[in-house]
Amino acid sequence: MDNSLPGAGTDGHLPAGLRTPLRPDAFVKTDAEKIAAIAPHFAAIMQELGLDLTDDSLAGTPQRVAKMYVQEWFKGLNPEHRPEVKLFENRYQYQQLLVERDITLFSCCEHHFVPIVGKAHVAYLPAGHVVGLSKLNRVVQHYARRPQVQERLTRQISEELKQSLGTEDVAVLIEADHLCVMSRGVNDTSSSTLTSEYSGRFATDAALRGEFLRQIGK
Ligand SMILES: Nc1nc2c(ncn2[C@@H]2O[C@H](COP(=O)(O)OP(=O)(O)OP(=O)(O)O)[C@@H](O)[C@H]2O)c(=O)[nH]1
Ligand SMILES: [Zn+2]
Repeated sequence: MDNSLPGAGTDGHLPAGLRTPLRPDAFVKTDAEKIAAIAPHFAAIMQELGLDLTDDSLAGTPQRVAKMYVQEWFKGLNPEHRPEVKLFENRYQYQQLLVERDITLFSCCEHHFVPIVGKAHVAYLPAGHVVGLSKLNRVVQHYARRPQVQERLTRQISEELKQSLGTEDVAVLIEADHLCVMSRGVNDTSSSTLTSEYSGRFATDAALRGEFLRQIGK
């Protein structure tokens, strides 16, 4: 793995602008070492807030949060977790739109470190191969499980699908609620954010795009 490029360890296969910004030494420590290093930092935050870490309900929180960050919320930073996208030969010659809609999406706002919750819809036009359906969900989850902005997340999923499916004909649409908008700051609980990326025939064929949007109920 060439760690000399920013983000290359995780996203070396993506164009530079689409890589999650990472330090060159991002993968020197093991997950266990990262958890051990993060926990005291979170304990320091709690202490500064005035919380009593000897309370039996709070005592384990620094370790819990560190574990949650490394093994759950930010699992997708680790290149070892990049899903293998399994393809099958398209013997049945299915050449129409395939839509995987309403994929559960949990991510984390990289500006405030609070959740982004929503749904992703992805589609492609099969050529020589079809993809194992669950791999579409796995690709979404892999890129969601990082500190993110929705625009980069949308484009990372699109780029990964184009590369793994071997086709430009890919559409991605994400609709999500940002807790940083809902629960603080502007405190708007009714707005949501939609982002999309249309490539190949989805970019040039308005009828195809319309069919995709109709199938996801837009
Ligand atoms: N483009 C984009 N912006 C985001 C995303 N998630 C959060 N933001 C925004 O990032 C911005 C950060 O702005 P700042 O002014 O630095 O932060 P802030 O003072 O907390 O801003 P407010 O949320 O307006 O209170 C806010 O406008 C957020 O709504 C995202 O996925 N994409
Ligand atoms: Zn935010």
